[in-house]
Amino acid sequence: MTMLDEILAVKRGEVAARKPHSSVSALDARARDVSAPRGFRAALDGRPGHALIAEIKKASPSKGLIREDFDPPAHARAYAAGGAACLSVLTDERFFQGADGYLIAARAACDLPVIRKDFMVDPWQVAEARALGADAILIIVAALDDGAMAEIEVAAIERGMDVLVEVHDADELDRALRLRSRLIGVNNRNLKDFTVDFARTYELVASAPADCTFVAESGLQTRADLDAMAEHGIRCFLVGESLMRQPDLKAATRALVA
Ligand SMILES: O=C(O)c1ccccc1NCC(=O)[C@H](O)[C@H](O)COP(=O)(O)O
Repeated sequence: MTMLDEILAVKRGEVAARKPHSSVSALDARARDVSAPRGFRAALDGRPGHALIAEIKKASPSKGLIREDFDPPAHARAYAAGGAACLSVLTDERFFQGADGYLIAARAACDLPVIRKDFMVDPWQVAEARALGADAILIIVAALDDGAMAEIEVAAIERGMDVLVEVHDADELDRALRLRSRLIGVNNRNLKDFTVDFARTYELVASAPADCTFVAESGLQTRADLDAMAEHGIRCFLVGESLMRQPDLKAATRALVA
């Protein structure tokens, strides 16, 4: 069983336990009290130079605790001041020590669009994400069959949210391109053994249609990493751990994108 399989099994159990307590219509009613979706892809596409999705990530299954003085609203403000285009907030509790409240607090602290970084297994979670204020959700192609991906994507589009579709290889990219979203995350990290390989990302992007916005995800640490990606036509980046380990998040963000 891979780490992704383990996470998905736990997530299905959590969703089954939560669903009976909030109907989709109740969640949609709650969503009317949060501000309209901020354009996530538009913020990336509209940003000149390197466009950064800065991640608020307390811990991970591979690294354990990443940041002790964890303060999502302060981190959100620092990322925004440093020049990030968007935020990513991990909400999974069991494996990433995340929380729904972190997303609410981070979004309230700045004007940036926010993706709920979690493991979507059911369209119900999309309604829940919008009720929390999320502007975008993640679809991990390795986690879902084509029917489930399409249902989750439709639930997001109906609510005016963007969808980041995450792939790891050419087969997954083919499946991703059957969806409507053209915002494609290429995960540099192999979720089976956690190794990071940028070369695979370069190959995938080279073979893809021109109307896609690509986001390189995972294992990016330095400005040189981002510049190397840019030489292969990738100008959007999702960075978590390496930023979260820096004492001055504003300066660290600036160093990546300025
Ligand atoms: O971060 C992990 O170890 C991980 C393990 C299993 C599934 C997902 C995982 N990460 C989720 C992410 O997508 C990353 O947080 C994101 O790409 C940022 O990566 P990094 O910059 O390496 O923190």
